[in-house]
Amino acid sequence: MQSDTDWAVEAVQHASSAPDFAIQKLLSGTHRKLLTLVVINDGARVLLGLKKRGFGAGFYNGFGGKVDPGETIEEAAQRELQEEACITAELKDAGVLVFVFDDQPQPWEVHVFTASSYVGEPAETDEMRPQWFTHTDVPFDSMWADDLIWYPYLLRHEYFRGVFAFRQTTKLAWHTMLPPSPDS
Ligand SMILES: Nc1ncnc2c1[nH]c(=O)n2[C@H]1C[C@H](O)[C@@H](COP(=O)(O)OP(=O)(O)OP(=O)(O)O)O1
Repeated sequence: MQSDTDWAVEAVQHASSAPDFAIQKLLSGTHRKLLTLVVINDGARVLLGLKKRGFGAGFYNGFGGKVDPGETIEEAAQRELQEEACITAELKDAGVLVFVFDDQPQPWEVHVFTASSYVGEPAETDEMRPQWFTHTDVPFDSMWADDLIWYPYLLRHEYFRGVFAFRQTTKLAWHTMLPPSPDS
């Protein structure tokens, strides 16, 4: 799978309320940092992990990280799921999130996957402490601010694409959600 998010550029160009930094950074064509995120969803509960160190420490999130050189996005998602939660799963594309920051030059492109089942037993690792949450009890107060916006799509099994502008790395300043592309 290749990264293909020109829709994000169009989305900020057509949104009159998009912050200038988001428009400029997405239009500049700067190479995007590719990341993955996997949320196991058994139909009633999601498996999240409490991030123990590094970027986003203290937040609950799915399992994922940066795509390494030479890896496909799905290979990276599988590797991070194994490294962070000690499981493997048949992954399904769930959506794409583009993050643009006023204080970082490079936009991020996060490819989100779900799986309804998995192989192995979720276990705590150096990076994450896995925990199940029912769909009605997802701990949004202890998650990234954008999660509250796109989790409903994920829980409805509805493919999503979103662009999120952050100030000072973590403060959500603006967002837009787009309809699925015709081929998704
Ligand atoms: N805003 C927001 N919402 C939801 N999810 C995320 C964000 N920002 C994020 O970074 N993420 C996700 C995307 C990734 O799954 C992780 C961050 O990956 P990170 O731990 O930095 O990547 P690793 O490759 O594991 O890093 P190292 O620890 O190996 O350096 O959070």
